[in-house]
Amino acid sequence: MKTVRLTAAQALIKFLNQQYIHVDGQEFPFVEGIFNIFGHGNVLGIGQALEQDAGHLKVIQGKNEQGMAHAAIAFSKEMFRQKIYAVTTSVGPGSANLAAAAGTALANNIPVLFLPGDTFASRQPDPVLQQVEHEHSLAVTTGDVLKPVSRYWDRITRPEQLMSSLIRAFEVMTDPAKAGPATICLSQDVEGEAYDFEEKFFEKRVHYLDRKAPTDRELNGAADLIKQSKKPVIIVGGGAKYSRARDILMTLSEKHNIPLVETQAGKSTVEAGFKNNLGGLGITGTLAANKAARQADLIIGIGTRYTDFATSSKTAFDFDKAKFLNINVSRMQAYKLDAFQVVADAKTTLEKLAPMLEGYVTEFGSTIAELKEIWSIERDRLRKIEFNRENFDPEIKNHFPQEVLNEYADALNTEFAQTAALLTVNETVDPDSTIICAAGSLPGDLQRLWNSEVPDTYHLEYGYSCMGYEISGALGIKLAKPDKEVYAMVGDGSFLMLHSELITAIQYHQKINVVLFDNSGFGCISNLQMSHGSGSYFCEFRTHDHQILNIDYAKVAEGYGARTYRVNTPEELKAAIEDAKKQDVSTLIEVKVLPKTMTDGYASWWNVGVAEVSNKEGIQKAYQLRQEKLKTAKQY
Ligand SMILES: Cc1ncc(C[n+]2csc(CCOP(=O)(O)OP(=O)(O)O)c2C)c(N)n1
Ligand SMILES: O=C1C[C@@H](O)[C@H](O)[C@@H](O)C1=O
Ligand SMILES: [Mg+2]
Repeated sequence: MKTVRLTAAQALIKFLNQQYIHVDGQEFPFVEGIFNIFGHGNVLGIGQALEQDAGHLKVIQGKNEQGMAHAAIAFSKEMFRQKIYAVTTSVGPGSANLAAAAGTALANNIPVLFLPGDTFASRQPDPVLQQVEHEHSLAVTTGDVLKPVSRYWDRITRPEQLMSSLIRAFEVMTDPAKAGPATICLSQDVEGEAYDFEEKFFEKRVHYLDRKAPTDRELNGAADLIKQSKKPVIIVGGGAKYSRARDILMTLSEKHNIPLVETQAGKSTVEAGFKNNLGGLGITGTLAANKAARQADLIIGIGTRYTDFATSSKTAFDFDKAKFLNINVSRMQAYKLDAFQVVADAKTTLEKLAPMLEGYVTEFGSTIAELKEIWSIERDRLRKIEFNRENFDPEIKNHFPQEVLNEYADALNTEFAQTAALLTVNETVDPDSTIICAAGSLPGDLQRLWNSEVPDTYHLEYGYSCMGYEISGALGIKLAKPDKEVYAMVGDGSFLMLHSELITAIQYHQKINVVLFDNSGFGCISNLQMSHGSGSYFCEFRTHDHQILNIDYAKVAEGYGARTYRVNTPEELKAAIEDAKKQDVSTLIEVKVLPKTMTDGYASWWNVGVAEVSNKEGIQKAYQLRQEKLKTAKQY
């Protein structure tokens, strides 16, 4: 047996360089690069190995572990899960900072390799700096917090363990049914320990992302269900996007007159202008999609997890009438809502179904076009909303009286409604730009209003809705699409939570654009509390003496070296975007918007926990309403 003597970290980097993926006849390296923040837990191990020979890996220094991990996740999502970045951190807080990002990757089924440093396997220096030290077990370290948020988790306490561990990690990351974060915690002393690794371990390894075909039983069952239905609706989920099912979806939809409705992850698989695309489904959905879903006697869920947002907490459908047909690579997902299950690749399944549906046409007739037209008129209304200081009726009604809205208009020096601002951005950016968002009120506005005219240009992380993903993720998208513009759509709350990778983007000349919607508060949470009977409690950004905070975010970004703009009218916003397009450096456009001017729900309901007993009539009413609504919801 031929062996090569390497440290564990050197072996790891050598192995990463040899992993390839094979998809639809094409073969390419699976690991693009590695994000790092070095500390004593990794600098002398992985740091040394990378300095000695990084191979083809692009090495990028991050600024916050969660931030760089989010960039890696966004890169992988943007590459349809066919390429990843690895992420190396130090021990203790460095690894703990990965937890929110790991949750993000897991909830969204995104492959990413996390390599946090860990305590000493030898335990000689215990407690090493940043070791938490449990009295009941020395085996428990901070790295354990990543177990519930990893698809695969391991700890390396001897160099040779790395071989079986890495093979498992790559098997998981390259399986579309299981894709998610693989976490390998590396004892910091072991990273530098040498071992005689079998040379064969480092040979080129190809991971095949084959499209799983449906069985005849599954196909016949699915075709029968569709042909028996009068009004089927197709939910386009993230799995449809990853499977690249656009063309066959459009063909089937057009030929059989089946409406398409989208989840956040599935949006932009098919462009907004397609005649049967009714847009977002559920809590943050369009009236058109929600009405179509209610009429449906068959829901064809393609690559969807059926989250509460997609199903309006299981009230979006007429469960007495509707049957479910789920096409999903994951058995777990296919089982949901008592569906007929097709556990297979979306594109392959639809292509095989196509000839079996010859002659079939739904009974939707002209309804789809009518629903689309009504929504288009509503979208236009939302575009034209203008503030006035006497009797303004915002979309989120009866929360703030006119005096408070005027107070915001004065404090932020703006009369801009969020819906008008958002649609101005939609009209002005180049259609092949990618937009990214994750949390706050913007995901709702985007799912309803954003028209993606070029496929695969809408990147929403709404599996975990993790504040801070927007700007970090924009960097990941730019690494995936270097020739296109990317716009991070971010609220002031999300910006404040995490924007460290804006600096990384500037540092590495990876141009991103940040459009910051500043309503001086956690706007959507204020909406949530006030629409359930509470007061406005700790969701506005006010000082101890109740003054509205007016932060100069443009100045913050200017300090980092970004080109910045301050706007509060449609004209200024358009001009800023046009100028931003000409820049080589990253930009930030600060848009001051009025609270309560985002979109409200359309024929949807969200089951949130409401106090069963309280001293407020509004809360008691909200509780009663919830109990009533729950009676109409499917229970599981
Ligand atoms: C990491 C994280 N913490 C908390 C939340 C809960 N949360 C969701 S939206 C939100 C406020 C967002 O405020 P902002 O970004 O200003 O958006 P707005 O709703 O005002 O548009 C909070 C606290 C979250 N989604 N992610
Ligand atoms: O709690 C939340 C409420 C949603 O409206 C928001 O979009 C999401 O970010 C969230 O976490
Ligand atoms: Mg806000």
